[in-house]
Amino acid sequence: MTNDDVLDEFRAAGALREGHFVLSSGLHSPVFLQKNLVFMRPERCARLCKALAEKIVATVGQPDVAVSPAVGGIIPGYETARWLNVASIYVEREGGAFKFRRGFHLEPGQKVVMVEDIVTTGLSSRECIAAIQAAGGDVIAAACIVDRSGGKVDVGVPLVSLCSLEVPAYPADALPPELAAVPIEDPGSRRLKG
Ligand SMILES: O=P(O)(O)OC[C@H]1O[C@H](OP(=O)(O)OP(=O)(O)O)[C@H](O)[C@@H]1O
Ligand SMILES: O=C(O)c1cc(=O)[nH]c(=O)[nH]1
Ligand SMILES: [Mg+2]
Repeated sequence: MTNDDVLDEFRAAGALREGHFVLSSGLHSPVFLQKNLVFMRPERCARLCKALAEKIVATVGQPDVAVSPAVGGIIPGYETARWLNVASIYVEREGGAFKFRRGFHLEPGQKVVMVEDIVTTGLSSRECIAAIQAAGGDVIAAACIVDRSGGKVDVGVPLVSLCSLEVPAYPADALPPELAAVPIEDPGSRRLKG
């Protein structure tokens, strides 16, 4: 799948949004990929994750298990694992840090692919990878549907992205005037309380 094929799936789902968004990282952006509108369609999610699974195997070989960071990573992680024919488990935040819960665990040295939905700063990916390594996993790659950094982020392991975009994102105190003039939407969940 090309970048354009992936973006066509987002466009067809009405998931390529323009406006003024505050991302999970706190950065502001004129573009938001509302991936939930893509993943809510099993056939759309399957097309993307099949292609991601093939790219993972072609790049780093076959993993033993897929691990995703909740919440956004769970659906693409599960679907990618289905095409890889491996188990899919996830970490979730407990007191702010990613933890394995619900009986999920890794065997020592298991080859893990960390599957994210969207990568912007890579913070969520790095935190998830750290949790996997602390649990004894060997993270052979990170993977995501869309890398908004255009390949610039370093998550400490090879990053396999199905689509690589360079989308502008600005700190709150450095907004271009045309973006500052647009009312803010805050669609992410990392900073939600209660
Ligand atoms: O590369 P980053 O700067 O970390 O941004 C991308 C992360 O932000 C979103 O998750 P979010 O924190 O909104 O939480 P959620 O997955 O629980 O919705 C998305 O699912 C990625 O995990
Ligand atoms: O950086 C994010 O939080 C983010 C960006 C984006 O385009 N889509 C998303 O779901 N999260
Ligand atoms: Mg997330």
